[in-house]
Amino acid sequence: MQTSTVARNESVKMSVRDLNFYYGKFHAIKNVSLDIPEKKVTAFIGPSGCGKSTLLRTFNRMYELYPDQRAEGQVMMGGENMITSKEDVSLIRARIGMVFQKPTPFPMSIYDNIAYGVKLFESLSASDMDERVEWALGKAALWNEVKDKLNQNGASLSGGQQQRLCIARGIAIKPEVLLLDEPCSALDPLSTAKIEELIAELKKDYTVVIVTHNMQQAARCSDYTAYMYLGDLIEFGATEDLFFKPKRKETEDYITGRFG
Ligand SMILES: Nc1ncnc2c1ncn2[C@@H]1O[C@H](COP(=O)(O)OP(=O)(O)OP(=O)(O)O)[C@@H](O)[C@H]1O
Repeated sequence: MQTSTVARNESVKMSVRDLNFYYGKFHAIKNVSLDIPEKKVTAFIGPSGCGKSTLLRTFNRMYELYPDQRAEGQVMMGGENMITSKEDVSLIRARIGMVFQKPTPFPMSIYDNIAYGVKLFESLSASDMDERVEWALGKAALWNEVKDKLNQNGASLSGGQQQRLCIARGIAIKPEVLLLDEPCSALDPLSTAKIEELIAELKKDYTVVIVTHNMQQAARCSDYTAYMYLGDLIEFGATEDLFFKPKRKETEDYITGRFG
């Protein structure tokens, strides 16, 4: 099913058109078209296996690490198709950052977890780097908890703190878009609430796309929601409309719990 969608009255950050994705012969994303609005939170929801993570991973070419996976179509950003762009893929991933389901701090100090990525793209003086590290940890609402132990290993933090460290690491290189792949699924409710608050803050500066299993989380955190099923984009729209006035019966059945 092809659903071409345009966000109303919003600047569009990323324009996805006729996107298809294949794992070998398996067609996992089918002709998806949607606009990702700028400086808003867009959530991808749908039952397990519907292609939410796959769609997210196409945006910054995560699939390129695997030889039998391929994408066709357009993910347009700044006039360029991210799928076919000749730009170094690490630069694409610097523009379109990603945070994974399980917190994945690097095996190094809290400070270096942030500085490591920054060093790949910018040569900052020591004091500017200190400032950047503090800025990123502050944005990720972690600074107050770690400012006295920046030399400790990132793995010494709690799961929720580790995930905020990963978000800080992502924003330290000042991406344009931040992709969050079920960022709370390994976290307790308190840490989840902190990350949700953080997402609301992040959209002031960044375009955020989040995959979530949790419909309440999508309803709480996102401005726009895309409902997917078996690789098709079934419905996309303002979160309130999708949850309270869904246009398609399939969406209504899913959000009311009659299905999935
Ligand atoms: N590495 C892979 N090789 C082959 N098929 C895959 C691979 N990864 C995912 N798939 C298949 O692609 C489809 C979409 O998977 P994907 O992980 O994107 O779904 P999802 O909606 O994110 O699911 P979940 O909510 O369970 O994480 C599924 O049918 C899945 O089995």
